[in-house]
Amino acid sequence: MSRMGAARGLLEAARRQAARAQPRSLSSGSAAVREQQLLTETLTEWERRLLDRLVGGLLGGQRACLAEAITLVESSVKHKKLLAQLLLQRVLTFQREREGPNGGKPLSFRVGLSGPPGAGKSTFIEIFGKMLTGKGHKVAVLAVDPSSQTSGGSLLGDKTRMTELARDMNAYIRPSPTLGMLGGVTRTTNEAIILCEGAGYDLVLVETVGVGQSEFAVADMVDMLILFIPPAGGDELQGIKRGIIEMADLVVITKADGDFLLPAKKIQAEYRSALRLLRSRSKNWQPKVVYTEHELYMSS
Ligand SMILES: Nc1nc2c(ncn2[C@@H]2O[C@H](COP(=O)(O)OP(=O)(O)OP(=O)(O)O)[C@@H](O)[C@H]2O)c(=O)[nH]1
Repeated sequence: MSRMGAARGLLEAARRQAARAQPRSLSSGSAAVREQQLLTETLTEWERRLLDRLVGGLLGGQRACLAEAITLVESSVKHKKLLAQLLLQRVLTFQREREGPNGGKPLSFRVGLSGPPGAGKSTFIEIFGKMLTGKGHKVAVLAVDPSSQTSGGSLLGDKTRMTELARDMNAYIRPSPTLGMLGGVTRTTNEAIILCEGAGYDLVLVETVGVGQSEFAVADMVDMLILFIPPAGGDELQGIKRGIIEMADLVVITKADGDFLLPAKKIQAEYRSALRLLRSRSKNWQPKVVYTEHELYMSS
């Protein structure tokens, strides 16, 4: 299957997966609203103005405000945490109103993309993201890299690899620094997703590097999980945690071009048989195994 073919399959999968319920809110109900009012009263005038500016700008789709808001939710400073909590509550309240006419169903779709370093995730996201913005979608990419403790994320790497998408006004790319903590993946990534949705991004792509438990945390936050497997290097199934294969809705064997085509087809067959042995998690969707190639590397 070509890369564009895989992308079309993904959209089809997206429609089928729409029924899958995922936790999307922090807390709700009138008690939360009352708590929100009480907490707002404790803010200084300056903080209140900052909150109003961020909420207004973010809901208006301003990327600078979205970036500032994500930085705020990532902060571990105590008074900023309070501001972040209020910001999230206001964004969620607004989202619920927006979802009302849609029968309360989410207006966005979340896709997790996991795989070992160098599997081809960024290359895929660049092409897939451009295809989506070309169809009128707004695409947010959150890059979670729990391995990069000192650099605080893969911002530079991802921005330089996704050059076209980074320039696209309907796309937003942001690292989600987790400082090597699983709890960090869960909290800040989930909150960053909510903020992106509040800013009007209807497709949120969460990229994780497959170095451990982070994929499991991300799998719980998204509507669909794609596992990227490169064709090079021995018995692939041995190296990948069985658990994450069970979570995957789509397995993409990458780089199925040139000399990699035959190994990619072999791995595709292996994954197909492995998935056949697993019980399907959804009535609406049977996990698929596809392969992608890149025209740059294909022999003519
Ligand atoms: N032959 C071939 N190479 C590809 C393909 N897709 C990506 N690559 C190359 O594989 C390398 C890694 O690709 P990336 O997209 O950066 O991989 P990644 O999974 O995002 O890597 P990390 O961010 O390190 O986890 C790059 O040199 C790409 O040019 C493909 O379809 N075919």
